[in-house]
Amino acid sequence: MVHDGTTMRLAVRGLVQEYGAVRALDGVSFALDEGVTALIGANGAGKSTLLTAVAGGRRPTAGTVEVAGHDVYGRRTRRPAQRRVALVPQLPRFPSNLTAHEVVAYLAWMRGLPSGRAARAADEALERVGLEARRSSKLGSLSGGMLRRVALAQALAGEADVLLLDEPSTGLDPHQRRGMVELLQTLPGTVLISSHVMEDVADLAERIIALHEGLVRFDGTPAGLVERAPAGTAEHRRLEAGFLTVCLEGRAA
Ligand SMILES: Nc1ncnc2c1ncn2[C@@H]1O[C@H](COP(=O)(O)OP(=O)(O)OP(=O)(O)O)[C@@H](O)[C@H]1O
Repeated sequence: MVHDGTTMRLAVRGLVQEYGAVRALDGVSFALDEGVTALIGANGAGKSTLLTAVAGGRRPTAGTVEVAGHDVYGRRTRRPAQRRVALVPQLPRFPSNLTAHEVVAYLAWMRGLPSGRAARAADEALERVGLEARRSSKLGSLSGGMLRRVALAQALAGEADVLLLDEPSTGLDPHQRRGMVELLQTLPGTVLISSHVMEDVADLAERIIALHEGLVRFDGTPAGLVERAPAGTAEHRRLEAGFLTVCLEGRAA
């Protein structure tokens, strides 16, 4: 379906990001409404750059990002846009002496919720990510997998419409990874998840955007990507093989 992005929760148009001589994004456009989309790509494809630009973290060299119709980099629209989008970074960093509840409530308050509501939203979000028993634990005492959950709770408590998750299962053991995928399957709204793990993508996403060298090489369903795998590819490798094919083929139509 062709969509101009005007009524979508997230609309990215012609995004270019240069770091000196490196063109990390080379004109990326897509629009998302509700549902889970996986953003896949090799190391250096531009995934983190794209998520950061969408979250308002770095003004792109060119192009626009709109969240619920608000320009993320517009002078007047920046605040309402940024309230509606939350990024869960690959390696969340927290002050080790604060508790899980404190950091989640604080961010919700920073995002504009009154303090009482922020505190309640933090409790609900911590329960949602399965950390209610650790709400008063100092962050320095939590495992890496738990810290990822705290970061996700922060994003949920802020009541954002668009959730961006940068490689949420990287570095987790198989048990934690399974738990994370199950949790991600329950997320509301518009969710964009970058991942290298094809198994997670297959379990989670109804749509896949494949980036390669700063360009969108595929935008469609997992079944559509599987179809691009060469004939005879083993069943469990078809998504990955389809991805490799679209990367080699060049610019998407
Ligand atoms: N702050 C920066 N300064 C200079 N170059 C950067 C910066 N951040 C990213 N790059 C470059 O931009 C390109 C895209 O990087 P990015 O981190 O967005 O890719 P990625 O797809 O997220 O990679 P990975 O899967 O390894 O996390 C790479 O060539 C990278 O070296």
